Amino acid sequence: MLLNLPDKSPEKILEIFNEVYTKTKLFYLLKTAIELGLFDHLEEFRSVEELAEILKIDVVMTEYILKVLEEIGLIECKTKNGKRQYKNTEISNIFLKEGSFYSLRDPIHSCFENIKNWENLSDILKNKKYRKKEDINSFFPKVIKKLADECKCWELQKILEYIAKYEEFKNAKKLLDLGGGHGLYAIGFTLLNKNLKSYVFDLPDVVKETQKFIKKYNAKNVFTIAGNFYTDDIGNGYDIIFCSYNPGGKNPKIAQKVYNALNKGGLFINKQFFPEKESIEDFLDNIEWNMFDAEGLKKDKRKYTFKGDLNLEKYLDYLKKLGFKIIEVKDINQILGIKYGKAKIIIAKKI
Ligand SMILES: C[S@@+](CC[C@H](N)C(=O)[O-])C[C@H]1O[C@@H](n2cnc3c(N)ncnc32)[C@H](O)[C@@H]1O
Repeated sequence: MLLNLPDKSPEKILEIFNEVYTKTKLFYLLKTAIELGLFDHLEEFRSVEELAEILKIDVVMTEYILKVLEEIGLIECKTKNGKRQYKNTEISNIFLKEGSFYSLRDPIHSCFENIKNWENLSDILKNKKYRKKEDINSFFPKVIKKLADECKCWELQKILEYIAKYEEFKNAKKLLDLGGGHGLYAIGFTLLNKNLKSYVFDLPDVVKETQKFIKKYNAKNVFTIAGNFYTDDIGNGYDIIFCSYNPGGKNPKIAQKVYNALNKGGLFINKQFFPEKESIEDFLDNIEWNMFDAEGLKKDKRKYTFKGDLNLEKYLDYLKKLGFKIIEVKDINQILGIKYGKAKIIIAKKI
């Protein structure tokens, strides 16, 4: 037996495990670096010893941590008097430093929270009681803070700039941001069109948070409407209705409400995740999506999908049937100019 080779070599198995183990180590290294505040101390060049002293951490492992961070482009290195010194690269200064306007630390921190569920995957799989239970009134106020931090780092500005080119937007007087959450889109729209009044429609506990953002950005023409878009009136007389990543964005009943609330000639701008061909990342995200229950949300089995949602083709057909003319359907990556996600933006005109 000992001298017999197995029918297949172990190469594939070892490759899979080595690859994921290396990535997992990297994940925990980054988690630790962020939690220690390492990037907050590397605005200027520092030696390994200096940094280890400041953070009160092991100098030998610090040296290797810095080498790893240099390899992945988060810090850079120079040699002074024969000694290596490190400092943040520009992207780390912008996105990883505490206090930066574009800090992504809170959104990244949510990965550190979510990874705990993966450590308990077998319990979650076997027993529903381990699944996190939320309700929409506690869940969304947390979600929108993370989304505000994320979108203001690129997506928000790019989307606003893209929509601002439309004549309908330039002439608009009244805009609804349906499920607008933080309201940063609504706020941004009023900065681009001084004659515009924006209304953020969202759940009562969420609009309390929206109002904080309105105050923070000193927005004058942005107002909130508290309600549930499935059951409540969303108002009317809008020139633009904007929808971004909200659970009603693929739902025909909400599309009908939007149609009724828009003025003739008005635009429905809908940015949503429309799952098409799924990859391994999507399958993993779908597992994570199924790890929690949220009372008040009729979740479907695929991430960011809800019971009653239509796929892109059926949704577009439905909009046409309602009386919309589809002006464009664009992959969000094309607008953002970076590889970002699988969302599409639909621009439809009420004719
Ligand atoms: C994923 S967040 C998107 C927030 C923001 N539009 C953006 O793109 O960053 C979904 C938003 O829809 C809101 N929402 C969910 N269900 C809702 C409902 N039934 N009525 C009103 N708003 C709802 C949430 O409170 C949340 O603000």
